[in-house]
Amino acid sequence: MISVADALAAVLKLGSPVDVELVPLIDADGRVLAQDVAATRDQPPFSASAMDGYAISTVDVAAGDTFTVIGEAAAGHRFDGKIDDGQAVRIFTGAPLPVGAQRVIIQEDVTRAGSSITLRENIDKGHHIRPSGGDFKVGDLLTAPRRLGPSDVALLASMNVALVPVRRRPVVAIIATGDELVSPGETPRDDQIIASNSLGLAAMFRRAGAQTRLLPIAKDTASSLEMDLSLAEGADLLVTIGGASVGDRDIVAEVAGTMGLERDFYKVAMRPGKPLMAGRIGKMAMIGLPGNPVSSMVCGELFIRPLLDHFLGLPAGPRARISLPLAQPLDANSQREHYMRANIEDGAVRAFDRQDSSLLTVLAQANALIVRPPNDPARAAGERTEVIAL
Ligand SMILES: Nc1nc2c(c(=O)[nH]1)N[C@H]1C(S)=C(S)[C@@H](COP(=O)(O)OP(=O)(O)OC[C@H]3O[C@@H](n4cnc5c(N)ncnc54)[C@H](O)[C@@H]3O)O[C@H]1N2
Ligand code: MOO
Repeated sequence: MISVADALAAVLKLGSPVDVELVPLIDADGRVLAQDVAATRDQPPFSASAMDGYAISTVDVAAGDTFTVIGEAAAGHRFDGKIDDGQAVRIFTGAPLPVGAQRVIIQEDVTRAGSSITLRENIDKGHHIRPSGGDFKVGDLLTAPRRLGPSDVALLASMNVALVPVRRRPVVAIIATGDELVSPGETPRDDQIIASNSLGLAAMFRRAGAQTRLLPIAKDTASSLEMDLSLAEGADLLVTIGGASVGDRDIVAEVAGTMGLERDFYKVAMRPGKPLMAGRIGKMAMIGLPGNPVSSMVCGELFIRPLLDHFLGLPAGPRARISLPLAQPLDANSQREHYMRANIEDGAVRAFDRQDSSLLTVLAQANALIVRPPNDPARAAGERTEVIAL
């Protein structure tokens, strides 16, 4: 059995960043920027008013000063003249500042009578001018790699970048194996259950930026699994679920071997997830997950999410850990690294009493995994432990 750290290092060698494609900005959210992108203009492209009011050509003013209103500037409608001493231009938020303007007086601070304005007492001290290029200048970069979110999409739009270079979504083929499995919505026999973690993993991978191909559930026969494995061809990553352990019907390693699997490792010193395997079939990375639902989801978090980051050209490594005090004591750990389903609440972390790797109700309530090193001694409440937030 190898350590979790060695297993992750081996997994990250199974793939390399995928190609770059251009997508319209409307489809860029959640995608990974693959190349630096430069602003094609300054923003704002002109000095602009930040408020509705009056632009004047002086900074020093006093209550009672009067100005003659000589025109109007609105967003999208520049005032073409120049402001001189004693003059004002009616101006609205976002309008280009007229030539000569030094300050905008907000309209609440003036009394207007016909084409004349008079400043009131105690006016707002601000000048209310947004300088040209104050947000960004032409050539300023949004740097890659970066997972794009809504704020980035808004920024790219403002930079007038309509097509964005992003990594193609890595394709992950998922094969659930087992005679006992049927898909959600089907009617199971009384000795069957519903395939669950294939769907959970697909959701996890999609969120991480992958495109998923959920292949038909494979029966526990070589021919059924062989057919599914052949359907996976062309994917960047093949993920199998179940059939990984030592039982007579655990045939994934054997069948994948006949299909050309070059295995890197089998069995990791961790709980849950011991019978994890990884390797390559031709150019395709392959990860064989244990069938227990929680084991497969935890392995997805620990190994496949970093691998997908790597495919997407993002920095990839172990999941970030934080240190938190334990809300209750823990027994000594065995020689396998233990990833305990837990909840972070009120600044402390509490492990669930039931840690069996079949319990999806527990996983669904968990917002964290406590990481126990191999042979970690018993721990008292209040001692600090390492935690991965889910
Ligand atoms: N004698 C031993 N038995 C087992 C060992 C061992 O070391 N010696 N390891 C145990 C560990 S740890 C795990 S984890 C499991 C993993 O076994 P497999 O990967 O072969 O998984 P299966 O036997 O196919 O399934 C285990 C369990 O999970 C259910 N399952 C499978 N796939 C799905 C799915 N897509 N959705 C929902 N549930 C699924 C399956 O019905 C079984 O109940 O082996 C232990 N045994
Ligand atoms: O290690 Mo298995 O993965 O107990 O559930």
